[in-house]
Amino acid sequence: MEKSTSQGPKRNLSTGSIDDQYYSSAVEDYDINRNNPIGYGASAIVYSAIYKPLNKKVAVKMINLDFFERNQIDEVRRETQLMSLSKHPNVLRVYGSFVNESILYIVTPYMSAGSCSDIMKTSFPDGFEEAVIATILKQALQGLDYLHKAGHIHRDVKAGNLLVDEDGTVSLADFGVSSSLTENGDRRGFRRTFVGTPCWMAPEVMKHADYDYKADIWSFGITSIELATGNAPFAKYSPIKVIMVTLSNDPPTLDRDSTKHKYSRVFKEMIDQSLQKDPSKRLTAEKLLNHQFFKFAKKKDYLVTKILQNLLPLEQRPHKRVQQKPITYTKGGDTWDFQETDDITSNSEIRSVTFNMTSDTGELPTSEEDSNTATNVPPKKSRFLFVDQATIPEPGTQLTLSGPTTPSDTSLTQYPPHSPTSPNEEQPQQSQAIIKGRFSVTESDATQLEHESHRPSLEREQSNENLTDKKSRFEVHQTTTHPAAATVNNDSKEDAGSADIMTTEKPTSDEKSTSTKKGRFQVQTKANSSTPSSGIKHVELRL
Ligand SMILES: Nc1ncnc2c1ncn2[C@@H]1O[C@H](COP(=O)(O)OP(=O)(O)OP(=O)(O)O)[C@@H](O)[C@H]1O
Repeated sequence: MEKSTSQGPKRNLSTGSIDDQYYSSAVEDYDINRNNPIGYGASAIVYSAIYKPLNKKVAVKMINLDFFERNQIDEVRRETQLMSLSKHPNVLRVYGSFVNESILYIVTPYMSAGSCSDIMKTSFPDGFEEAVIATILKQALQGLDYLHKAGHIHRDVKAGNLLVDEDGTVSLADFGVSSSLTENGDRRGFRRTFVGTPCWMAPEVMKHADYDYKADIWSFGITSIELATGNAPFAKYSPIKVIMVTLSNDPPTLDRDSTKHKYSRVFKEMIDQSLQKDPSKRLTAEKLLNHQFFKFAKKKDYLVTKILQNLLPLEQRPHKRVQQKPITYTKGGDTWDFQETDDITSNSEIRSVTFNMTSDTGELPTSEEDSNTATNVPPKKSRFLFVDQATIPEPGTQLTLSGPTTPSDTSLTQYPPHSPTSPNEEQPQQSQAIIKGRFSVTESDATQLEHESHRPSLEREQSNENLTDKKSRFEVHQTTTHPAAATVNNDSKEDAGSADIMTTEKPTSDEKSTSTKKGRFQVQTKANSSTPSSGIKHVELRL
């Protein structure tokens, strides 16, 4: 990555193909079509442009570096260099990259059909037919095989990163960049952020276990389902729910009875082999390429006749700026943060909900572990049992909190009533339906505190109208039967007692399922000293 210079580039007199030409680091050399973006990523806007010295159409991805940390930018520099060295027909070339006035420009070939996700959204909302999928996936797998053999993990395989050119070539895009750009904080691996949804994320990545190139094979399997149905499994769920379901349920599979197109058993089998929860059971890209399914793959011009012919030009397609959710894993804190933001490129308000998974075994952490991680985790935490409301009866009306009147897809209820002397006594009542873990919530804004005479309750609702697709609300009710610390920070002690919490995430419009997360905690509330009953600076829920 070079610093932009208006002096003009030093021209490379290489006699190689046009793609091997030197691409300038002077922004003036690019006639960028800023009126018509061709795509939005979580942290980038992509435009078409004419590279004037060669009169060649290219794509320019622009990323505002003001929102990233120094070490992230260094990482991008490294990754972009790596990408520019990757030369394989199915891995998107990077012609060059440079920084100009805090904007990182990444210049790549213009892939005139856009991404597979884009093609599906505009023309094939229910997915592609099988031979088309085989033709796309075979090329993608060849690109992955190349990267893996070169020792790289792509880390972001999804239909949105499979770009298609006018001749039917499919290239893996975004190798390394999005993950490195969003890698937050310490480069030694203490903190890792993903932007987007975790739908494509392998379970071992979610569990922050060591992972390797096999994580890409899981994502590849998810992408296969995406190409067959138009969406990744669980695409409508909130990030926290995607993680819950992925870790607790059997791997997703292709439901051949519910798809618009007819798919073979062989296709389903290939998907199932990619979506093994145990990475060692997943095939390598090389072995997967020998799978019978890829015998259905055709030459790349098959894509031209089957899917590219009547596509609107990229610039004329409606492109929505997607609301993406940065998800951060903090090593040591065993924490995933899910942040919601309405516009990543502006300094928008960010709300975060942090979901703490327990150890790989799914066991509840000990109190000691909790105190060890307390410094790393956001202010609220509690243990919970995730249960499905249909399988675990509610323990009693006391714990079935009257809460939000809006329908909910997920709620968190403390259960059973708190008993601080035996913090580990809660056990799954029906083992298979339960995931154990800890739950953390971070709120940085003021929340509403309500006091009732015998049963103080705290209710807070995210009401930022900018957060269009997900809202959450939770309440804490204190009971008087068990001791706990509930402190208002104006130096006056409030009633002690155990607390019940219910978090409700407002569902996306067409999501109806319900699940409940249960746990126990003590509650400590710290209120704004001047207005103790109306403004809470933060709330701590501790074991
Ligand atoms: N070289 C390209 N040619 C044509 N279209 C492109 C090109 N690069 C990106 N796009 C379009 O722009 C969209 C956004 O690309 P970008 O790589 O920024 O984001 P993403 O991969 O979808 O998201 P994220 O960065 O969150 O992984 C792509 O989905 C694709 O439709």
